[in-house]
Amino acid sequence: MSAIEPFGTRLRAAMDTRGPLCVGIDPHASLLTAWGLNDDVAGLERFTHTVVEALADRTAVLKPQSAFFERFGSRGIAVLERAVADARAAGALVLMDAKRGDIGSTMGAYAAAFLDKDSPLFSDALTVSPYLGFGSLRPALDAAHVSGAGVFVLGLTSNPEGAEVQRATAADGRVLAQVMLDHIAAENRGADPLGSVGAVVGATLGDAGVDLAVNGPLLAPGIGAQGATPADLPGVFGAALRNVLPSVSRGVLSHGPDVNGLRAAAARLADEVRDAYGQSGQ
Ligand SMILES: O=c1ccn([C@@H]2O[C@H](COP(=O)(O)O)[C@@H](O)[C@H]2O)c(=O)[nH]1
Repeated sequence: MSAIEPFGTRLRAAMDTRGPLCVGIDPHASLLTAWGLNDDVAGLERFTHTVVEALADRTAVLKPQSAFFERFGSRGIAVLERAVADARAAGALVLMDAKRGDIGSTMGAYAAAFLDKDSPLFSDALTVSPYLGFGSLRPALDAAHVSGAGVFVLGLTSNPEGAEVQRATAADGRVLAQVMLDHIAAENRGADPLGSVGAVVGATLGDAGVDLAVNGPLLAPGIGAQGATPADLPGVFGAALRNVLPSVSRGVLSHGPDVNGLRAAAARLADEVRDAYGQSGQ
């Protein structure tokens, strides 16, 4: 049996062939209602199945937001498990947005849940928070390495409140987010074509103002409902643009429940992203 390729390699290929776009699966109660569905497990299941059916065979990455499934308890988790399996079977990479972060021993259990090949929730990558110390993420980084998965570490998040923590000055004078980005760069050193440890850097930031040369993917949420547009990406990411994976949830999901509406919205955004990258010469 051949070993699975590292996440960074698989993501590079997916972005090059399908286009650099991540679509979030965020079943907000308000979206279920807008789609004519009940805010219950049946509505959650229909919504999720429709998004996967519409996009998993053409979008590089689908990013289920775990919180919207967890709110329905075990039956919501069952819908999430099915979505992960179906999306992966249709060729999308699945990034589980669960933003886990804890002391190392507990981090090991989160890693077992999402990054162990034999887990029902095994995903191609997982979002994690480094703000208990980057070293506390070691069990997740090690588990991802073993299973060929990826980890996206929160760097500079898209919400305005994040700056209070992430732009604070660390003991050595660096901005805290830069400390995390430097750790990520160290994890990815020597990886080719792309490391498997990514950073989350909001598309809403205007100018990131940090060194983004981490040799790994840069997940850029905030496009659409949070106000950023693909045209903002060159200004935020500069020379790192080629490794940027823009992420959109409500900006696509609000075009459902029609499968073609979802596909058209995602395709429009992918075109806008390509234009933005092209104009910046990336
Ligand atoms: O900095 C971050 C990190 C993660 N997110 C997540 O992305 C989506 C955004 O949804 P939109 O509807 O496109 O606003 C959501 O799941 C967040 O939890 C983020 O927004 N910012």
